[in-house]
Amino acid sequence: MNVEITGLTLRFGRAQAVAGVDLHVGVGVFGLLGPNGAGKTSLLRTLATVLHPTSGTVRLLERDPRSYAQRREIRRRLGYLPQNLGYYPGFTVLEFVEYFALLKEVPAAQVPAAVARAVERVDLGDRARSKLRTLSGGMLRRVGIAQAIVNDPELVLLDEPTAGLDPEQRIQSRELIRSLGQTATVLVSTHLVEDVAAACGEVALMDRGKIIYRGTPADLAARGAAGGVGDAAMERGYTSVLAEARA
Ligand SMILES: Nc1ncnc2c1ncn2[C@@H]1O[C@H](COP(=O)(O)OP(=O)(O)OP(=O)(O)O)[C@@H](O)[C@H]1O
Repeated sequence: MNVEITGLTLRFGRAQAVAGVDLHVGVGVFGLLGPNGAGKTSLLRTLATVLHPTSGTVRLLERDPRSYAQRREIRRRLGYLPQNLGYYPGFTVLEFVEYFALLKEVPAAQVPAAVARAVERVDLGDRARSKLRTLSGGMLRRVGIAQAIVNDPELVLLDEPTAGLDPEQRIQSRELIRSLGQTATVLVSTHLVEDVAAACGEVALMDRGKIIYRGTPADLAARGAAGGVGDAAMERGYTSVLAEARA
């Protein structure tokens, strides 16, 4: 199992962002759904080793992120697209993705090919030499995905990867996510239920820091038959599971 979490809690002062999560995930695409403030980003940041759990145990890629040496090894093998990715506006797409390749300690001789491949995979080959300040919001999101995958990661954490993408690009990004999921564990946080239906083999629904549902997208959609609210089956499943958990 690439992700093994037991009894995870995460507090920010009095706020409990994650309130006791157990999660074991292997290779494939795993969707994280849930309302604003449910704790999805906090969970992903913990998996990215940028937040330390308040309590509970986390094992990633068979390693313990509390140990410096093992954390470093996890970070080499990890790809993370944060919700808000900071960037240097004067960098070109290639320079930016190369910078992450170096941070992730991709061997120097492999960097140019790895960068070119990542940029091609997000369909930005024709903007490779453009400065980031000249790109659209959707293009910047794709640059963010490129930096996440430049090291061929075994664990990929994507926080709202398709936010701001046009329909064509969303379809392409879902294809990319599915292809990453053939060899890696890919966790995707999203508000777009169509993305989950199209790209994820499994899905979890979070609410108030807890995982209240885990199953296949088809199972979640089927849960809507009993009377959730929404236009699509998956939306009805989502609202029905939430209402049940809150009753
Ligand atoms: N750095 C922080 N300091 C204080 N509280 C925080 C911090 N980060 C998150 N929180 C709180 O933790 C809870 C979970 O937030 P989180 O961002 O993980 O939710 P989310 O499910 O990703 O939401 P969204 O869908 O809006 O992105 C919220 O109540 C939020 O206010």
